[in-house]
Amino acid sequence: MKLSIIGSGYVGTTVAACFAELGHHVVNVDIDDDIVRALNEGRCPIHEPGLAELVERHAGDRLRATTDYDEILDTEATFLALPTPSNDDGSIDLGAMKAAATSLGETLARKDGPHLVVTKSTVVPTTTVDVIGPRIEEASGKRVGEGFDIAMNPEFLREGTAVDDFLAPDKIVLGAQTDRAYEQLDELFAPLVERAGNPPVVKTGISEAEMIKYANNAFLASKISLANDLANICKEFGVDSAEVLETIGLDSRIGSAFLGAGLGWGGSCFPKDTAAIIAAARGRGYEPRLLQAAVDVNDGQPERLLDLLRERIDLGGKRVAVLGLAFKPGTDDVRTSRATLLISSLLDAGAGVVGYDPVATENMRERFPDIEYADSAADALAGADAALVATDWDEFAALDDEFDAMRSPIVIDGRRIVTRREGIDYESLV
Ligand SMILES: NC(=O)C1=CN([C@@H]2O[C@H](COP(=O)(O)OP(=O)(O)OC[C@H]3O[C@@H](n4cnc5c(N)ncnc54)[C@H](O)[C@@H]3O)[C@@H](O)[C@H]2O)C=CC1
Ligand SMILES: O=C(O)[C@H]1O[C@H](OP(=O)(O)OP(=O)(O)OC[C@H]2O[C@@H](n3ccc(=O)[nH]c3=O)[C@H](O)[C@@H]2O)[C@H](O)[C@@H](O)[C@@H]1O
Repeated sequence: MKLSIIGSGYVGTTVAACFAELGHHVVNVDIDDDIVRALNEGRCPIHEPGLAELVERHAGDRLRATTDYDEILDTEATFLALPTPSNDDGSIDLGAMKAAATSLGETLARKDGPHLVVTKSTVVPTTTVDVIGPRIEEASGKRVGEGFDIAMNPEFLREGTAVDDFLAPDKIVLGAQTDRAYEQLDELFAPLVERAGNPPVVKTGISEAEMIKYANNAFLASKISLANDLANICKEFGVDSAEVLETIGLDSRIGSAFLGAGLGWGGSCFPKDTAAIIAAARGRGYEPRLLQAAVDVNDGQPERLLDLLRERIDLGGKRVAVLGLAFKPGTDDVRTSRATLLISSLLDAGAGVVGYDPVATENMRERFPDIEYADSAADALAGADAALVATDWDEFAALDDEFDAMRSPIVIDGRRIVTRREGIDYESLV
């Protein structure tokens, strides 16, 4: 099939390259010239394992990029993979979605024949039907269900494993309203279903598909927060939280995934998606108390880490190494990473910060241009008064003699990744 994908960030680029790998012809539409140029030159605009190979393999052939919405006219379906960030009150900001829907509608006004529009972005229930569809109708002069169809296909990939997650999904969720839309979605996803060994394909309503995405993320985020709450209790009793959490994970009703206790969840999705669904629920008059508690526990973890440091040193004028800047290992994404919160608090307290990350330094430099960045963990530790571990990159597990070069070897580990050793004042958050 010929597809277009509006938005070529973490999701849009991954989905485009994977659909190309599956045999479809894909054009990515983005407003960012640099991204478009990179893709057309066969370069991957983001760090994502396995993605560069796919982009290189298909660029110029089954994968193209453009800033010109007119190229959508030659495609049968368009995915919307645009950002849906938070407003100040946590509610979802649909600015990019609305702008793209209007541009898409203006383009579709000139198309002969039907078109399928699929929301890939995470949006609160009823958005596709009540906001996206009507915008396209207004700009195109066509009617939903007649001139074009709308659908919702939530994405469950994780950054750092995006390609593998997309190509081997646990489930595929297809929300639509018309038989014609379901048929097109079936055709579109058939190569993926075959390659992935027939995962469950859930055909549902559009608003149900939207809610499934929030429920999925809310559950996983809450599971981590519950693990953190339990780990914090363990710490009060001097009980080994890893032992406890690993063991409860053996109960098949609980499962071991997402029980990793520590600094909590960051990234571009769990924080914004929990905030968005809480705000949306409040908007309808329901107070989601458990989800709010999950957010509160999460917000408290960085402060607990800093308290452990403050118990040891007065932060003013001290040099603190922050190991790990990405919101999780395997990605260069620093959006809402725990490190950003730690760095802000350290700077507020008058400390000097030297950050290190294997791949995320340049992205963090945009956020904090004035702190120091080291080229290795060893360089960050040299002369530091203390170190905070914010991301569980594997290489931090192997650190050993590097701690000897610290001015005072205080290591507070937010991810329980560093191996406790002689000669360092080590404490794990959990
Ligand atoms: N990052 C992730 O791991 C996942 C994200 N999602 C959801 O997918 C959506 C997209 O997320 P990301 O890919 O992370 O966002 P992103 O910020 O990485 O990429 C969005 C892209 O859209 C482009 N864009 C903005 N306005 C545009 C317009 N009017 N026309 C064309 N392009 C435009 C931007 O230039 C950017 O390249 C969000 O709703 C997010 O919640 C869902 C699952 C996983
Ligand atoms: O909607 C999204 O964007 C995506 O959000 C998450 O994916 P992602 O944010 O890329 O990464 P995760 O692996 O889920 O990690 C999120 C955060 O939780 C933290 N985490 C994860 C697992 C764990 O056990 N403990 C823990 O603290 C990570 O360090 C990270 O900060 C979901 O896992 C994806 O299914 C979803 O598609």
